[in-house]
Amino acid sequence: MNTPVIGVLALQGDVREHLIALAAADAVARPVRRPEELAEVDGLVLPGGESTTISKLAVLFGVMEPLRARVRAGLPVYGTCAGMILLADKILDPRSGQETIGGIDMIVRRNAFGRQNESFEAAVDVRGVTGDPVEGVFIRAPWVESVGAGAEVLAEHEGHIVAVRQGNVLATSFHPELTGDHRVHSLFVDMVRADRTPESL
Ligand SMILES: NC(=O)CC[C@H](N)C(=O)O
Repeated sequence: MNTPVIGVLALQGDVREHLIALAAADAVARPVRRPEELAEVDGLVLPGGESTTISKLAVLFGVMEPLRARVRAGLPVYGTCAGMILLADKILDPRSGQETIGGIDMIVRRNAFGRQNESFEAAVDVRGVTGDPVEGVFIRAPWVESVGAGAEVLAEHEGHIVAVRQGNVLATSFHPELTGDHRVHSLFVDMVRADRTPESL
């Protein structure tokens, strides 16, 4: 099977770590900043970083509307942390000027697990990832307050939702790209492959 091309939105955040993780999970990975670059990928990762900054830069680079349109049209997307916030249909506590791309019928609370000095790691069982629990790295992480009927909860930590999937859109509060364990990225690459079948076989 030919290799899917997966972009990483490269406006701000931990872009490089995702490029490395995607390559390790057998995708061709490339940074995406412009609408023309977005048009060429089979899937997209929204990295961790600062969600308000990413949203403002996406508007500035003219890529916000094209992003919304492609996600609505079914582009497979995976967001970690700030990326999860960008994929929420609703943010509980948005900063001024903060917009989302949307894609998952969920409400997120930013910085829900505390500020930077309250960052932590925890073992997380993720549905669809076989073997040992994933090492969840939480950095000023959001959690999901609630999901709508179409969204599937894939993981919880201490009673809070930390991984969700709705159709082709996947989001985690934590950062698998920082751990060297590429199983969550492999899950996403499989979603992208499934989306490309059968026309591109
Ligand atoms: N590690 C992260 O991506 C932090 C997300 C950040 N707290 C935000 O609101 O965007």
